[in-house]
Amino acid sequence: MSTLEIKDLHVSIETEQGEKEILKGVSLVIKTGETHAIMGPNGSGKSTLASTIAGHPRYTVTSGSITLDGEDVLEMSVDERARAGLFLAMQYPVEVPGVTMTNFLRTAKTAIDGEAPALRTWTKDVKAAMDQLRIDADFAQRNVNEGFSGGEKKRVEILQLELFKPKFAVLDETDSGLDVDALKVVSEGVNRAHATGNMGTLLITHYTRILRYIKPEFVHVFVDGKVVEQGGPELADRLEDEGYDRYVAGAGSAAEPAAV
Ligand SMILES: Nc1ncnc2c1ncn2[C@@H]1O[C@H](COP(=O)(O)OP(=O)(O)OP(=O)(O)O)[C@@H](O)[C@H]1O
Repeated sequence: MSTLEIKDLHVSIETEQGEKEILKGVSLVIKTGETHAIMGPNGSGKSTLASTIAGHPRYTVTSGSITLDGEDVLEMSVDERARAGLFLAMQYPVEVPGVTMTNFLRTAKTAIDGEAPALRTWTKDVKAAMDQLRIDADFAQRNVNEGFSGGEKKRVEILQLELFKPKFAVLDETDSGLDVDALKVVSEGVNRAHATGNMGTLLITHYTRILRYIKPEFVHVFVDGKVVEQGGPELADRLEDEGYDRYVAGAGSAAEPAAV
């Protein structure tokens, strides 16, 4: 079993007005086999946490730590993080012109595993995973994400997740822009990866919609760069009913004058 541990993480970004602290002491422990959901209102820092785990250069860790089985993730390059078993599906996947999906998948798999996958089984695995995610065979020869619809990009991300077999997956707004059928197909892909028992998932979302299909054991509510409450799946249900007002200082009182 592996453990991803985030301890008292503080993260800032450079803005034109100077340094701005976005994460203000986040602590989380995720083990393989577990699914954790991070929920919170717009701007609470959820994507910042995902980008920091991924090693995006815009975000500066001012204190705290991220470790994977005790190894310092913050010391690792982006490539090293992938090789260590971290997978990040971003809110806005990038296009890679001139690189076909087939080449990209095989090159990335080789880089992550440190050896090329055996061609015959690999081709079969890719085809089977594409079929299950209902990705048309034509996509294999298309350039990565170029001209893909929002939903197609998300399916392709989950395709990578299934083929790369990471220890930990961070899924940022994987539900955004998906119709109900696509949401089901994508969720099933995540669940298949999960069923191996060898992956831990950190699922970042605004809505409980995806949580009908992917069941988290742990739910963390994020507000203003901090975890303000933690619980089980029942917490997600409560958020669906009540929203985030109870956590946002002054949300109720601010609304009153406007309503008068
Ligand atoms: N480059 C930047 N310059 C200025 N502010 C930034 C920058 N990047 C992030 N922020 C601010 O940091 C805060 C947290 O943003 P983040 O995207 O992490 O929130 P989020 O919880 O993922 O939001 P959403 O649910 O809307 O995607 C926001 O107030 C955002 O405006």
